[in-house]
Amino acid sequence: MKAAIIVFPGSNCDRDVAVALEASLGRRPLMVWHRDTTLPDLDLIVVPGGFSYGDYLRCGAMAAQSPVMREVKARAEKGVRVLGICNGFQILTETGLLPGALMRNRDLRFICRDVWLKVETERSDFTNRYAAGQVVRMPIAHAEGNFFADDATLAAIEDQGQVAFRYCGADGSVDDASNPNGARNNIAGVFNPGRTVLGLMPHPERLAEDLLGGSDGKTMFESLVEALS
Ligand SMILES: NC(=O)CC[C@H](N)C(=O)O
Repeated sequence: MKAAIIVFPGSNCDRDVAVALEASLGRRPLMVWHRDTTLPDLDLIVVPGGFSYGDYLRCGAMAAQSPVMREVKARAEKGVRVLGICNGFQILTETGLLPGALMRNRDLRFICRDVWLKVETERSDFTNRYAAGQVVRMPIAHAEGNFFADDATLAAIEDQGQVAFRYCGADGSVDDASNPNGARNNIAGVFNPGRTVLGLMPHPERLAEDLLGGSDGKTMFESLVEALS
């Protein structure tokens, strides 16, 4: 699997995801600066978390217009797998590769804590090592993670099986009490219709080895390596 990580001014999870990917892949991914306009042959592009361009305008809005994203979009349209984590998810919705938008959290505060997530499907290159219905733990750290889509878009997302993860309780219950940021239908992560692009607010790279307190996130990188190697 040939993987690259896009680096924007203000990215702060680029090296964390590089470490997590390397642990599963056995090879260092390529780091690509936002000004680059060409990409080598790739199987996976990661758009990492952070505060690209200082979160000016709104999270992800400026990064979506950066030179490299034109090429990322072109590759995604050719079927190259794209993973957007947190700010990366925001960038992918701003770019139009994923539906919906990420709004300010319901209580207007930055939230940094572990959450429980329900895996909606194992049928994707990002989730094949999980089981559908499995409850996993990952950290969130965001101010704008409140997933919104209008009624028609939300219905399409649900009908086409585009929900990847939902916020839930430790027992798997999906309700308001287990929704940290007000996301519609407790959505924490969505696919494009072909399930070749995934965006999620939680950070799999931050719980990707036991030394960090858990390894539920590592399963995503192992899924990708299994699918794309
Ligand atoms: N950890 C992140 O990627 C944070 C994303 C964004 N800066 C926010 O606060 O919502």
